[in-house]
Amino acid sequence: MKAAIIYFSGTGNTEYVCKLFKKYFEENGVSCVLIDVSKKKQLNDDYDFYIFGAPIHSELFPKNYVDWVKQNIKQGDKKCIIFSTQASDKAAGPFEIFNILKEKGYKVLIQDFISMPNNYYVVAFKKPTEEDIKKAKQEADKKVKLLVKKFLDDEINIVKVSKFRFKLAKIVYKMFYEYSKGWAKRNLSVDMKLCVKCLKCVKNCPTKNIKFSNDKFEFQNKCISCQKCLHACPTNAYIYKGKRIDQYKI
Ligand SMILES: Cc1cc2nc3c(=O)[nH]c(=O)nc-3n(C[C@H](O)[C@H](O)[C@H](O)COP(=O)(O)O)c2cc1C
Repeated sequence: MKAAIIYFSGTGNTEYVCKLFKKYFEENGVSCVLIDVSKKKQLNDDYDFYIFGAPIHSELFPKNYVDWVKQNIKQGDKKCIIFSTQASDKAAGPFEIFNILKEKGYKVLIQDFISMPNNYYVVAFKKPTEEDIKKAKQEADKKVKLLVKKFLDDEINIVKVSKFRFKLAKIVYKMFYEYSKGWAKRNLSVDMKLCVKCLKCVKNCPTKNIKFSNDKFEFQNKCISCQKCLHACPTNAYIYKGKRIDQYKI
């Protein structure tokens, strides 16, 4: 059996959980391919089942992820798993993908939430401590192991949020999405004394929001606030509101 783990990850939390799914499925003889939607344009269909995972941004999955799933997942009747990573215990995001997949004919066996450290601390709340990160990783490991077992036993595990929460989340996300577009432009700059021009930020931005020309960085109006550029910079050259940041490393 062969599965595709289709994901997006801004700062590595979701990718970490995807690797746990890969590890536990492979221990059970299922080979898994990790597919990062910000790098892969198309999907071939030769997988037995799918695992969908993304971070929560303002209660929902990022729009780029939802759009990718809508466009690239063809009609079918395969089994799947949907999970989100978020700082709290639940969010409305997986429900949106659940509806899209259901319409396409898929059977969602597992829909669940994996709590991971908050990667948005540059803007809101505190930076997670080493201990918080260690604990979250241990809990995620236990949960993923259990979810893989349930899936292989054909057990249904759908953890829902209310329809009201989802409807409200859609309204709030719309506002967040508009606000987010200019987030990098308004708040970020790059310290050119530290920048080594590796252009990792330019190449890895999921919306191609960062341009580099004439020795200068320019941010467009397509930011989704995923935090990838500032935390993945190898020399920590990114500046938020005029200040250096303490980078997130999982
Ligand atoms: C823009 C933004 C909005 C977020 N909104 C929420 C939220 O509404 N609820 C929540 O629990 N966590 C929220 N988070 C935290 C992330 O969902 C969490 O840290 C996630 O595991 C990050 O995954 P990643 O490293 O794969 O990007 C938010 C993070 C960002 C960057």
